[in-house]
Amino acid sequence: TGTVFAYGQTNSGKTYTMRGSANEPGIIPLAVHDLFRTIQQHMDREFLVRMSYMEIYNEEINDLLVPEHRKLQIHENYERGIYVAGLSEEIVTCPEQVLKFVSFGESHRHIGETNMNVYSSRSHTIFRMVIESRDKADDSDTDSCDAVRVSVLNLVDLAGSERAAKTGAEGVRLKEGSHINKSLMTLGTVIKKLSEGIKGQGGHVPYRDSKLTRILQPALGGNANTAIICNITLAQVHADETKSSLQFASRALRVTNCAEINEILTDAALLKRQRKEIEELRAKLKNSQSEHLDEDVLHLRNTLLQSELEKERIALELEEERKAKEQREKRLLQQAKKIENLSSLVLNSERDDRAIVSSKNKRRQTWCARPLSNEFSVEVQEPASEQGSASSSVRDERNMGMPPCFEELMQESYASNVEPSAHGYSFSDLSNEDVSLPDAHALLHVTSRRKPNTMKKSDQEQLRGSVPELPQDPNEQKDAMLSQEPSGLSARESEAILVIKQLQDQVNSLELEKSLIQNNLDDVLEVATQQKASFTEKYEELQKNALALQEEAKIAGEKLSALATI
Ligand SMILES: Nc1ncnc2c1ncn2[C@@H]1O[C@H](COP(=O)(O)OP(=O)(O)OP(=O)(O)O)[C@@H](O)[C@H]1O
Repeated sequence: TGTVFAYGQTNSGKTYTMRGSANEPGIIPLAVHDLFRTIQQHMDREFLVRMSYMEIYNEEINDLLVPEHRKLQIHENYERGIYVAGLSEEIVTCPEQVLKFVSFGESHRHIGETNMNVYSSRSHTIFRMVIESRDKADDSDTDSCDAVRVSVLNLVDLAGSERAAKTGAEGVRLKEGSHINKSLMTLGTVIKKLSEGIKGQGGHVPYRDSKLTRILQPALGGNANTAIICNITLAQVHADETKSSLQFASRALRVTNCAEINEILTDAALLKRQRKEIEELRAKLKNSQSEHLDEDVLHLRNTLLQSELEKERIALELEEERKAKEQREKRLLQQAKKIENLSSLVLNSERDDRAIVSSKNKRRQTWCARPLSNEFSVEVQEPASEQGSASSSVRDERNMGMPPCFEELMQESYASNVEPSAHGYSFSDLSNEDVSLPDAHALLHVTSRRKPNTMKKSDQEQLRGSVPELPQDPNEQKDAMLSQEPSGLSARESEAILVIKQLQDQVNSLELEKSLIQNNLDDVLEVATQQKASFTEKYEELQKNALALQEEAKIAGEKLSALATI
């Protein structure tokens, strides 16, 4: 529904606004032409246009198209809403026809002469057009709908809103004025209440207090688009009226309407529409089902694929870590072996030195390079058992890396230090003599020049191979050894100690690295376990959702089939 009011004091141009002139058409001719132009544009629909024209004069409703129809009553029912019973409605097909009826109606309108306007409108007129339309398509077309859309256009020319005294009205004019003012007063009250939101709060709006507000009830705060044109005169004498008109307009601005499309549905049309809705819903459901299921399956597949890939990646990482760990352990074992070997070498070397010192002592006391005689005797200072055990243990240890033959050493010692020719002495002679021979270990000092050769070639290579970190420059090596070693150690010992230290450092760093990698491995394992758990959880959740969706789809399908049966 659309409604246009022309509101204002007398002689302000309301009638002119609504009707206009031949050169300057007003709202009524403009709206009529526009309506028929729109109808022509909608070829897919068929239209039925009806018009009526009435006036409210002294709170009486008169039919302007059939002047005999006077004092018509207002009724209201569910189907038609508020309507004027007995009001004639002319079916019109073109603008000219409408305007002709309007002119006819105007000629029967109540006008009177006032001080202000010779042809003053003494009544409110309501020009109404009812437009019904529906789709042109035939019954076999399932896309069409039989619903009839009903639109109403009210164009209202109100009587002057001025106070009676100003117009100089008296007698009949005065009575007219009071009635006119009653309708306009009620209109003002209704607009005021609506603007204050009384209707929204469930308050009373006095539509029934006047014929005008009762007929136009849907246009005032109801199902309509409403425009109020407020006409004013600029003359200083009408300042109060102008102010009052503007106040009315200001209040009207705050009224909110809610326009809806009005449709009349027959049973057949209703059934057809519902069937159509069912079809639409069914198609939508089918689409949404298949779309959702496809999406879900795709999503699940993706998730599975991702989790599989992740699992493979983690397995690869674990395998690599395991291999690296094995290699490290292998290296550690090798290093430990080397350290063990080197340690044994150092121990041998130390014991050799001790033995040398011991033998030196003995030589000083018990054996010297002097002519041997049969009375030659040797005083053994240390207990023989101790010496013997020391000798044997040293010999045993020496056998691990340095295997010089005792007999050889003996022979060499005597060959180099004892001159048999000078002393008339030979080993064979001595063997049968009752003399105390020096301890075998004590003789080692005699063969000290052979010591470097006593180390196995393989041991030497091993030692060389295990000291790659030593400074290449001999001076540097020497310096490094001197700075780290206690004085009194041989170069080989210092070297070995240095290597051991370096190897121990390496072992320590490798141990550290190992523990770090172990930690990393633990972390990776933990993350992998967590991810696996979350993936499993997600997978289960998605499966649940898919089941729920299937259940919903099933229920919806059942509902639809039930609806279709109905
Ligand atoms: N815009 C306009 N252009 C030319 N003439 C106008 C215009 N507006 C009003 N008039 C003239 O002013 C006079 C009064 O206008 P009109 O009858 O429309 O006033 P009204 O508000 O309807 O008065 P009433 O309430 O007494 O009927 C008329 O003679 C009309 O032709």
